[in-house]
Amino acid sequence: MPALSTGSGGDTGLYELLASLPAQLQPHVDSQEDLTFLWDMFGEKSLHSLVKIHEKLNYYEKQSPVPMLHGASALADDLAEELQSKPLNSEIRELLKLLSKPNLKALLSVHDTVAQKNYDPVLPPMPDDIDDEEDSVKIIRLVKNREPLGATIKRDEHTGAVIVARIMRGGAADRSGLIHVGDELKEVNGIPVDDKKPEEIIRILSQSQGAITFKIIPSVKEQTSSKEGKIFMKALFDYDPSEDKAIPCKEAGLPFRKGEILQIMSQDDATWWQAKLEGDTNPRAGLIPSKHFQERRLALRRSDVQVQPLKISNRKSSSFRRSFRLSKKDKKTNKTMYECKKSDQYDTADVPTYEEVAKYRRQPHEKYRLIVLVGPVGVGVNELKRKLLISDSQHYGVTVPHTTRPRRSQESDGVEYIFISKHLFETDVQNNKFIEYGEYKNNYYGTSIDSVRSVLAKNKVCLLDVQPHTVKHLRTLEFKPFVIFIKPPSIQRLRETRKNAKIISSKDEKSAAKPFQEEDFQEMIRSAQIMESQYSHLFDKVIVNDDLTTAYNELKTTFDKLEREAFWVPVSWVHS
Ligand SMILES: Nc1ncnc2c1ncn2[C@@H]1O[C@H](COP(=O)(O)OP(=O)(O)OP(=O)(O)O)[C@@H](O)[C@H]1O
Repeated sequence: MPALSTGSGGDTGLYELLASLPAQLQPHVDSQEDLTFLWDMFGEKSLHSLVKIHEKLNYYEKQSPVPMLHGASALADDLAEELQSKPLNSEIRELLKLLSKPNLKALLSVHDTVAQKNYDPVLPPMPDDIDDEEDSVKIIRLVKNREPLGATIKRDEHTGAVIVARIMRGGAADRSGLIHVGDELKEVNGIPVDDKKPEEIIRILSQSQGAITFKIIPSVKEQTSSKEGKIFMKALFDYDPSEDKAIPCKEAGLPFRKGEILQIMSQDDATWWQAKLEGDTNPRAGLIPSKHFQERRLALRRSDVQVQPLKISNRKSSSFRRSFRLSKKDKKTNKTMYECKKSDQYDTADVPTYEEVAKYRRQPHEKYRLIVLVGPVGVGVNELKRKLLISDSQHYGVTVPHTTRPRRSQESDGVEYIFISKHLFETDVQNNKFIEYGEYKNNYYGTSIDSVRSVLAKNKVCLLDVQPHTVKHLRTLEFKPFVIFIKPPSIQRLRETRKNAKIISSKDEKSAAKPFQEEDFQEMIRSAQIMESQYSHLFDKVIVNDDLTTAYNELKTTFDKLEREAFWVPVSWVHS
């Protein structure tokens, strides 16, 4: 900041400096709101008067007047006493009269105080009959510009008193440090508020500019959480306070979008938390619904609307089909398709609201994070996996699926598939050893949790494609999955880019790869929309597979970042 000009010097230097400050600070102030605050503050009359007093005192201090004596009052008393014993002439009588006048006595007393530099106020003695129950009253004077006060009030149901219900973190009231939750409001600018409705008081407050005086009875205790400002939540839903009928003050609400990170500034109120968007420099927090409150009202809303669970049958709809077919040696296994047992329903019990998160960056000695790819059938998940494997087979790996079908002559156990008996497969299902499994032509197929572990144990990045409802089971401290949604482009772009591409048609019992039909594109887009609407809160990244090379490069860039940068993950993955 450049040195501030101190004006033409002399006695008025400070006063001039004050007047010129807003203009000089203007280039360094970004928001109009801050600038208005500066203008108002430096233009405040009481501040100017204070500065004038300061300058006068400064002037006399420079003169350094030395008091002749420190006890003028006592001297006056002694003099009066002595004069009483003298013969009284008219002059002595006049002097005695003067010395007994209360204003002269007060003047001499002030003189002594200044001469002795004894400025501490003399407190009256404590009365003996003090009432312990009596409330002490605090008078607070705040200078307020157009910024809201950052406090809400309510009437106490039992006592009828008007009390401060909430102080917005970082707001004007909070920054003053003088008003606290639970304080009882008695007067605003000398107007008693006992008989006023909270709305009337709010009107008085919003109409006041400049200095505003409160008379309050301080609350007994005010607790501040030690965790304040250290909790971060990922928003799993969009929130617009202007459309929220329940919020106590719409203006105090903080809008946010799904996926944004919120810094929780206060959880004192069970229904309304205070939060800031992570990285936002504005110190003022806004109101957001608490996790508990949001879950409760969403659950209520859901029970109102009859949710129709999606009935998914592989034979009819290709939407959620996901094959276990990327066994690297065997392209023919592409034909392996079956109904996935776990895909017939989706969770209606989960109500996504917030997830507590913390920053995490993989350390070189740690296993790679599991890469989970999700997307509608035919969008190109396997194509992208194939390209990654070809690019660096030492770095990337895929799981080997289990099957109960007989091994063919050209196949080796543990390469194309891990061949096991039906009995063993069923036991493993019972023991929750599979991430996903299904049945096709009387044989079971499945991806086991151990097959993921074995790829990671080789210090490879494991690429796993699953149906989206499976993702939540994979979200563990062990796998720390990074979930990427591969999204189709517009139907027009699908027609243009997939002219020579082939899909394994789910409607064809023979499951042969066929050129894409118009209905395949429509189905792809429809199922992508359903996936997004139900599961987008679980996606860490969305990549649109329009041009294949571009999508592939974006995937690679994402992986590079994953190695270099810290990412928000569920807090339990960091502090275990
Ligand atoms: N961006 C793209 N541009 C053109 N063709 C593409 C693109 N992405 C994928 N394809 C082609 O689309 C077809 C289907 O892709 P792929 O088999 O990878 O889909 P998938 O999502 O794995 O489907 P499934 O769920 O059936 O396994 C393949 O022929 C593939 O080469």
